[in-house]
Amino acid sequence: MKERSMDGKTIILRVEIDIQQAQFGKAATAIETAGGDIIAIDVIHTDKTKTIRDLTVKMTEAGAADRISSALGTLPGIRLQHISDRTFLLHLGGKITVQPKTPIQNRDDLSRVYTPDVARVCQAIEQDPSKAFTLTIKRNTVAVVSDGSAVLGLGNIGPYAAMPVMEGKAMLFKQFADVDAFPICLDTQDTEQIIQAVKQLAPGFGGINLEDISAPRCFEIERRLREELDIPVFHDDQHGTAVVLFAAMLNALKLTGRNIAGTRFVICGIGAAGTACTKMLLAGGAKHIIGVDREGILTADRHYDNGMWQWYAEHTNAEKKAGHLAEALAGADVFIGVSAGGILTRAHVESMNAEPIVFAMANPEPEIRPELVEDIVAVFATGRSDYPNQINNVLCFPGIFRGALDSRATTVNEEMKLAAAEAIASVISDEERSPMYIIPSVFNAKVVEEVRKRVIQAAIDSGVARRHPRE
Ligand SMILES: NC(=O)c1ccc[n+]([C@@H]2O[C@H](COP(=O)([O-])OP(=O)(O)OC[C@H]3O[C@@H](n4cnc5c(N)ncnc54)[C@H](O)[C@@H]3O)[C@@H](O)[C@H]2O)c1
Ligand SMILES: O=C(O)C[C@H](O)C(=O)O
Ligand SMILES: [Mg+2]
Repeated sequence: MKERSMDGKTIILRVEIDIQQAQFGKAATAIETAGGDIIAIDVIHTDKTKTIRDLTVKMTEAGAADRISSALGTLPGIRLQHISDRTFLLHLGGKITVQPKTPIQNRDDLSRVYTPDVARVCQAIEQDPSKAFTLTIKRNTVAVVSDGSAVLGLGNIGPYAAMPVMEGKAMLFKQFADVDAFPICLDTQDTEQIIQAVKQLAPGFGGINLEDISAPRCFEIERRLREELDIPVFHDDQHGTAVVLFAAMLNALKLTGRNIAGTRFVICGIGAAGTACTKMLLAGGAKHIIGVDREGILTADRHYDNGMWQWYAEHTNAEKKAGHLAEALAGADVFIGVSAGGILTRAHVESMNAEPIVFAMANPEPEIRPELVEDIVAVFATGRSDYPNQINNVLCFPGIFRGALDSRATTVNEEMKLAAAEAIASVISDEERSPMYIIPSVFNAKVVEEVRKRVIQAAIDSGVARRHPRE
């Protein structure tokens, strides 16, 4: 896993080379020496005096971009016109678009999709609102709603800065499950205003995916919306994460020969994700869970103003351990991080029981990088796509919404979540399971199909399906 410590980013350098004074080879050598791998070359312009090329360069060491830039600056006859980051290029103008399903080519088409004929469709829905599911985008459309208050592990970066993540979620919905999702970032962090805004925009949507709304407000917002809306409301950071974590944990426990009841879990970061992961583990039979947040171990010996922490302290840490992360981890079997990047040390992991399981799931920077402990852990997972074992809610939300929309479920309940977790875990067979493969890849087509199937069945069995899809 050595190359994992490298920067791994790709940049595009536009380089102008004076043909009389310099050769391309000089620029290439300077780039490689400064820590860059040239992976593509595009000639943009050539004439008798100069050539302009775009060099796509993968950076193999941290800080390479700066070193490359200064190295090229010292070469006579070579001028670096600009550097662009491919990730930023991919975001120019946003990542998604809305497209009509049929072209409007003449007056006849126009009068059908729009006025006057559209009026008849409106009246049909007025008379029977359930027709909104058949005659509008509602049946296949999900709102991805955030207030920008807990975006990845970046914290409260606000609604504008949250948009790229929500656009990304919309892309994932479409690509993996053909769900049309729309990013909505609200310019308020007031619980009541968020609830009202989501209720007001609900008519056009078949489901609401709440995203990156910080705890504890996310609990109240989700509870109220679930009560007050008749479409599924699902807080992805809570339940999506818990479902995927549980699936991966089933496989990690099997691999290390542990049973859930005897396993000692430490969960760091008792926010939206940490709380939901804990609840799912408790429901799955875990008996020894200790929660740690910034102020230390949550214990029933203390009183917490945060109602969820109070609940948490009363339902975990039966031994009433006190202290911080170090005290919690001594003698633990499993570390689950849904807190912040870089907070776990090798010494912490060394203090755990033999064959420790470490799931460092903070994004974008995990609690600890695998290369720091890979020689002493039995199973390691992160939330990122550039390491093995990506425990990320993207394995859950496309398939669970596909199943909920197809069965026109009124809600996503515990039965559907458990079915989704079992579906994800089941994609890996006993023969395939290994420390590097406890959770399927998001690109494994079986994931969405399996989750969808089992979620539909669970919705039907638990009585929340309004439609029984045929296949
Ligand atoms: N891999 C995944 O699929 C996935 C899914 C959801 C969330 N996450 C990640 O988990 C983290 C938390 O997300 P969330 O939505 O629950 O956010 P949140 O804001 O609801 O909760 C984060 C919690 O972590 C605590 N915390 C922060 N720094 C800490 C520290 N140094 N020590 C102990 N506790 C600390 C905060 O006090 C808070 O209670 C983020 O990094 C997010 O990217 C990953
Ligand atoms: O967005 C992700 O990659 C996962 C998760 O929803 C997060 O907030 O980190
Ligand atoms: Mg999230």
